Amino acid sequence: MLETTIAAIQPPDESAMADARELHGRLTKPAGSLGALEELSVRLAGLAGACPPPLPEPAAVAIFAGDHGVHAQGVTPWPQEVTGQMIGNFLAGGAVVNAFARQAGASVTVVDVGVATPLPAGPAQPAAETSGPVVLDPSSPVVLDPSTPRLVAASVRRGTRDLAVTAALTRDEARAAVQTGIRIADELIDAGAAILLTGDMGIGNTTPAAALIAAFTGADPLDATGRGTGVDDPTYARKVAVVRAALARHAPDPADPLGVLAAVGGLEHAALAGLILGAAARRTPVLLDGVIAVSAALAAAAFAPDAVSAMVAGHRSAEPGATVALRHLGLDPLIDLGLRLGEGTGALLALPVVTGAVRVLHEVATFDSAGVAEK
Ligand SMILES: Cc1cc2ncn([C@H]3O[C@H](COP(=O)(O)O)[C@@H](O)[C@H]3O)c2cc1C
Ligand SMILES: O=C(O)c1cccnc1
Repeated sequence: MLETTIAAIQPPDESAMADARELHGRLTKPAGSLGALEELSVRLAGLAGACPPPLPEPAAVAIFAGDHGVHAQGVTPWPQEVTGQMIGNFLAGGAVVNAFARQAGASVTVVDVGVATPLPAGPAQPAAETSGPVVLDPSSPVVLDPSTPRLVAASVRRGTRDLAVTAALTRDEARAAVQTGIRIADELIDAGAAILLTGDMGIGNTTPAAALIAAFTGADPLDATGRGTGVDDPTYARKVAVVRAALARHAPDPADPLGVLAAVGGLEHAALAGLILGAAARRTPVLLDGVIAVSAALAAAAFAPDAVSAMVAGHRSAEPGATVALRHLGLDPLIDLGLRLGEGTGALLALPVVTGAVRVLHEVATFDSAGVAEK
């Protein structure tokens, strides 16, 4: 499934891109006056193979959640249980991502790919006959409903191993998580989603994100590692040392993305790489959130360089590794607000910018049709 998905990813359609550039030149505005929105709309035309490309509606956020063995190294001050507790919050509609998703009219799908603790049942779930998380019937059709967050149970294992000590995952586990991401992309697109937004939840997950960024870009761990939830100086120093030691121990080969994800990644990072590949294979844009998303995007690009044409960088996370990763991918973020939350929040705030870029090609009059004189 991974191999067939990679094989399905095509380069952008140059003729649709040329059509979009030509159309921009005829619309009632000075050439280039929409700045980065113009190139974005051209890229989306190339991805869709059509000018104008489809409006990115409806939008679907997929939040992949997992825990991390490296938590044992003291790389974050937050207890591991917060990951599972935040899933309850997502399902109850009480997290920042829910507020922004309601604003954007986007549906929220939470995917447990490897949370360590038992999940609380969210009030948005159907009545449970048994205690514990309520799992939607896998055979029931996926409905994109912005008012009801959905939980998908797809745990590969209950948290990764400690990457400071051993490989975080086996290759098979990493593959299973990537394939879950591909499956979620397919399900959301089959249900009608015209754009996917990446989300993450996993206490400690900025440490594997930093390790992935250093492994794929060759950046020094000091430049790839940030303060995550806001760690203090001793914790930050420990975090950089953990990333440096993990790279030295595992010597991950950037030409072997599954091996890199297994050695120093996380289950949500691997699943996000799969979501991106799945979206690219379906010629559907994927709006990237923060540092966890862009670390996964590096893995996706290592699997399939043409996957980059499906990626839109939503925002510039305050995490320094995000900027390192975006530079490596050749992507410019749409907004830069100093966010460092994750969950999909930065991607959701950027969504109206993407919609605006596409709407221009659908709705704006040409000089000719509007009878406006050209210079
Ligand atoms: C209450 C809370 C809500 C969050 N939502 C996203 N994150 C973010 O912070 C975590 C990563 O930071 P670190 O590597 O420093 O632990 C991830 O769970 C990420 O999604 C949260 C973190 C917390 C504490
Ligand atoms: O960039 C992010 O998405 C991020 C930053 C800090 C903590 N969690 C997520």
